[in-house]
Amino acid sequence: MAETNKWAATREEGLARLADFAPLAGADYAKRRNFDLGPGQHKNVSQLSPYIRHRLIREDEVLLETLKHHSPASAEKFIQEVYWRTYWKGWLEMRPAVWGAYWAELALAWDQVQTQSGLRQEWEAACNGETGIDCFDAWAKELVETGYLHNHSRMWFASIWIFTLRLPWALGADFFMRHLLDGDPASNTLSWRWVGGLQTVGKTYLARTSNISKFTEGRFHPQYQLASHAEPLQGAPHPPRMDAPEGDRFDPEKRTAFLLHEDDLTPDWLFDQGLKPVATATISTAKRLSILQPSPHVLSFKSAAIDDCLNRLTDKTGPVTKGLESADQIAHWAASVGAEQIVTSYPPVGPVADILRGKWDIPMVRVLHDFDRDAWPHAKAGFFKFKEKIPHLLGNIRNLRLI
Ligand SMILES: Cc1cc2nc3c(=O)[nH]c(=O)nc-3n(C[C@H](O)[C@H](O)[C@H](O)COP(=O)(O)OP(=O)(O)OC[C@H]3O[C@@H](n4cnc5c(N)ncnc54)[C@H](O)[C@@H]3O)c2cc1C
Repeated sequence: MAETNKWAATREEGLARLADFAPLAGADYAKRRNFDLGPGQHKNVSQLSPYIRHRLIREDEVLLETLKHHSPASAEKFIQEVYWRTYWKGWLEMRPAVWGAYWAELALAWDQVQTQSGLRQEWEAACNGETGIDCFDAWAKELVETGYLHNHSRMWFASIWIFTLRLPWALGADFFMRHLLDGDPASNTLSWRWVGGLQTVGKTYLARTSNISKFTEGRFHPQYQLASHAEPLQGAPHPPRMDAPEGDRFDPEKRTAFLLHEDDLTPDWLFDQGLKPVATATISTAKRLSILQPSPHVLSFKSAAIDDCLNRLTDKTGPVTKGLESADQIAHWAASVGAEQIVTSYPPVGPVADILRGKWDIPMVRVLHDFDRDAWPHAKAGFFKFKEKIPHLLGNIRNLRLI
């Protein structure tokens, strides 16, 4: 079985993985989570990210399942990691210009790759895992073959890409988006920025031989191969912070077209609020994930995950139109079904939100889940401050039973 085939893109698989992992999310996770033991050996982390990223399972479900087995104190580390995704999403939501700036930087770097043959060769060698740095080459190949990389290896990889190979960071972030099954606009862009010293301004992450050797249990020991210094990248200051979004409300009495997308593939909560669409369409982001064609396993994971959601919603969706790629196509489809409103789960900053940006003749109603509305406004500054709110946020999940 190919490595990527083991990621069945269904909610059932996500829930099964969650049930298996939740008992291990306490002290075991805290002690062992930083060890990367290689492809097929990532048992000390959950590998839930492709499911959570597409909301085949939601963060609050992961947290509640974890709390069935552990106290908040004993699963503190795992709970914090789950909230890192939420934090990054909230942070970017309040500074969407950073996403636009990433694409501008990527376009510039791509232009350089096309016009500078030296850079092109170095970029190709990095993407193909042919740099001669064993650990880096192994991670590049693991990512391309499996669609997954352990968190610690993502950090080392990004650091070596930026500080040892001296390649433009945006091309590295794009390489990840092209191959990661969990490729996520906020977690990916902001983590790469963090490694390069753009996110926590002036603070970089330097991959060190001793650290790599320890946490790969001696599989790699890249002595004298890595940069010994990580000078922060230069970038624009953070844009002014906007308010976190509140989301819209839909009118259950109006004739409704429902737009399903990869940022929320468990939209049952909208149907619980009285959503009764006359028709449903799905969005394809295939042309907006990367500057190049995304890998086949990323595309097939996304399309299978959307199909899984449609199967679960049978009888509720009305006729389904698949794979709309632009605002024009969506507007045309909504008009053709006589919609008075288009309802969708609020798309966080990223490709879906990009497609839906702008003015709509038929109102576009973006409904925000309570989990996000509750948490995102706290992502005002660094994660340290956000972390202090976690007990309060967890209490809200338990009280509201946001499922
Ligand atoms: C350079 C770089 C790029 C990254 N790009 C992505 C990306 O595109 N998509 C993505 O989902 N994550 C990204 N991450 C974050 C993190 O590496 C992955 O979420 C994590 O490795 C997923 O594996 P897991 O599910 O086994 O994690 P676990 O350790 O089991 O953690 C449980 C869950 O917590 C969340 N989580 C854990 N660590 C982080 C983190 N550092 N940031 C955000 N959420 C976290 C994820 O939802 C994860 O599924 C990136 C990190 C770095 C350093």
